[in-house]
Amino acid sequence: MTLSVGPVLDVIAILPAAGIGSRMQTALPKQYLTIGDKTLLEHAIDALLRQPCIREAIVAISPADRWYHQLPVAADPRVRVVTGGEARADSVMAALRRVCTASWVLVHDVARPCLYQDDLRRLLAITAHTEVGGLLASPVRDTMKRACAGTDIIASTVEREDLWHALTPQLFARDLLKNCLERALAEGATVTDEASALEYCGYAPLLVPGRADNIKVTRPEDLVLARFFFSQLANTESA
Ligand SMILES: Nc1ccn([C@@H]2O[C@H](COP(=O)(O)OP(=O)(O)OP(=O)(O)O)[C@@H](O)[C@H]2O)c(=O)n1
Ligand SMILES: C[C@](O)(CO)[C@H](O)COP(=O)(O)O
Repeated sequence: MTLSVGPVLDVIAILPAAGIGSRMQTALPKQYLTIGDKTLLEHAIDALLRQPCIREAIVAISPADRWYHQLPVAADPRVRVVTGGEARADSVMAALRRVCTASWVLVHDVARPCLYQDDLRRLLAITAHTEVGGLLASPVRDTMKRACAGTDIIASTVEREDLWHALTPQLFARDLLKNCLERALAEGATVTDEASALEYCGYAPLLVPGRADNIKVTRPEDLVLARFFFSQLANTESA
């Protein structure tokens, strides 16, 4: 009896890691701060490469980066490095230009070290029923306020029904992401995540409910939280 298997999922990961982490107010770019014996960057890569369908990772680093090549991951044959750009979207674009095969591209911030495999599996599973892609996201819990431009004065309360925090990874069909990102950047659109480039081009990516502890280490207080969340993740996933 021949077992029929679905198309083999073929994903390349892109990790934009060319930022300086200015909001962290640390001398070291935040992606090189550590949790346990590894950097945030290594934890982010490790989580992705645990999935067999993610066969390669491309890390975009700053031209001024002097830390990446000191890491063991720099010798991993599954990981390539490219020079990032002025903004996150430029770094993603630089890596995308090096993706010649693979049907799907997954983009993950190296500043998010607490990615659970179950969240990643549920994101990857959308490829069975979408040709566009989607992203991990977490429903907003707090009441959201919009301030008058440039002030700390409330202008309005934002309806939080159907309001989500966009997280990463974000997973898209390779050519679609490349075409949309190229167009959005060329037309000067604001692109703070990959989904916004697709939305700019008229597509509607899927929101995949993800854990709220998949935080992006951005400000000093986030690192303590990430270390706690990572300890929980390590206990859960090694159990
Ligand atoms: N030119 C840039 C800017 C940011 N990033 C990456 O995009 C991710 C999310 O960006 P953010 O959290 O804003 O990182 P930084 O830009 O480093 O932080 P800051 O804005 O505080 O300087 C990070 O992994 C960062 O390294 C990048 O690859 N290229
Ligand atoms: C991609 C992202 O993490 C989704 O929330 C976010 O947009 C990154 O923003 P940043 O200012 O580049 O950290």
